[in-house]
Amino acid sequence: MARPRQAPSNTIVIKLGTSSIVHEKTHQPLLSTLSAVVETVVHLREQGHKVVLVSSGAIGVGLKRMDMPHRPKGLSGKQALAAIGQGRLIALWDNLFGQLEQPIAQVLLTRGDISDRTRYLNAVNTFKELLSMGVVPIVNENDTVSVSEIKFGDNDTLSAITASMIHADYLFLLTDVDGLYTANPRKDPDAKLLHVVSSVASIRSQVSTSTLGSSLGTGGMETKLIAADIATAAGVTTIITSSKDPESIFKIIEYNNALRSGSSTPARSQSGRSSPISSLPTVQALPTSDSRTPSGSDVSVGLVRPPHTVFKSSPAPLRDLKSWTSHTLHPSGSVIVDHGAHAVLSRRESGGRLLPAGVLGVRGAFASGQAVRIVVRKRLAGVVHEPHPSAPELGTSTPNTPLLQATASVSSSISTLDPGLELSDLADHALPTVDEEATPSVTQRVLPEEDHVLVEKPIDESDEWEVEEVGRGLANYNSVQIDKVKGLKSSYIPQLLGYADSEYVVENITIRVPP
Ligand SMILES: N[C@@H](CCC(=O)OP(=O)(O)O)C(=O)O
Repeated sequence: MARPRQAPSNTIVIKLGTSSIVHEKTHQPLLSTLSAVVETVVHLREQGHKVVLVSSGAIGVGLKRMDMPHRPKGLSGKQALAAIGQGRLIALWDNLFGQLEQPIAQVLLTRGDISDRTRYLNAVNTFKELLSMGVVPIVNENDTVSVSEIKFGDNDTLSAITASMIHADYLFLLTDVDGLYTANPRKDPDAKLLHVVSSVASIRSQVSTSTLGSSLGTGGMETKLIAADIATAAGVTTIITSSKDPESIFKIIEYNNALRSGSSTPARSQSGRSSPISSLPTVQALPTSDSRTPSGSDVSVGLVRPPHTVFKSSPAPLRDLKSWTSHTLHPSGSVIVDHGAHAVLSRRESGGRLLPAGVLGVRGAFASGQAVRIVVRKRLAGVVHEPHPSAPELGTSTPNTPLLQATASVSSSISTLDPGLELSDLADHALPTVDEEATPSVTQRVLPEEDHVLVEKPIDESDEWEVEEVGRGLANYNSVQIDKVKGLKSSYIPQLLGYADSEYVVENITIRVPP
């Protein structure tokens, strides 16, 4: 007798923001929402899914406990309230889950905890163990010890990193709106809900991100887009929907499963199963081009579409190490590369490895093994940039061309990749100058001219430049060492450094902004 077909079991991360956990004004716990989340999670578990909950709300619960009306301004005040509230928050979850005999675990993380590869792998193993024991881990940032350098900053990012760590199939960002809109739906009646987003970068200009951060939370739509970008790059299908109706998670999964079954080429999920959403036929980024009927049912699957926005997972997800490098590490400095190196690193064949020949300079101090930003210089509008004719191949020498030390007046811009970049970080992006005494030029080292590897034209002193982070990687040498060998063939590494661990100065590079 044929067995009934088992629905695929997925690993699902559900993130709940402060505004869904406590009342914005009274800070009373929103018990009906929390109970509905608990019931949904337990049902998902009964269906064979593994579930991780990322729960904000410690500060909100702390405010209620101390009868304080507003979040304190200072960091230590917030940390104290989080410490007060976290215990009560987890007790509340334990109580609610306990009613349905569902064991939970508290997992508090900081970025610093997972920046170290060993600690990161330990955290992954703990998650795996908890999930295999049938426990629901409940994750929050360890606010008590988090300061700016080690902070995730918001739980949207934390949930995306958690989802990447455990190779989740889905990340659900439950919030106080039912998806991503073209404008603030509370103010603009013409605001349109986006249904399917294939690329976060391509819809950024079309949507309103200023919307809907509550006075208690730190998030809003901007951090949700960042989270979607991180998670989808790691192969996690990401969904924004309302926390008011957590049961819609079932309908959303069912709806997208139905869409998938209409697809001729189902993709594999993270865990080797068919992925419900990465295999969606390329659907609409905007409602104007979608297949909905006015009533909201999708003619292709005959189901009412539950309101949500789905961000499709990348068809070529980052491998674990690259994902870790790009998202979980706080970069300690920058390696400035030329445009030829940027172009080569963007190609898969480069293996994400940078030769010293492509390096124009370093900024900041970093040790071997630390994460670094890969930065390119961009000339400001109105100035013509002519790449050197022999520039494209990284690591090929260009005989008879003198190496040129860059001189520029600097106009730094905030990186498009690092939303946490602050003004103080901009010094890190300053460009090299000829009169920097600490940086002896290659010509001072009296190397044969054919060993200079020029990849960019000289810069006129009057030119103004801005810099842009295009990716991240792990340094094989420290900042002083990379500065010593910049622009040179790798064969000079032993001579100049006294040893050579690798012919590459940076490895495991992920380029996020192509040339
Ligand atoms: N860790 C903090 C939450 C920070 C946060 O990201 O909040 P939210 O934007 O509401 O998801 C807390 O538990 O209060």
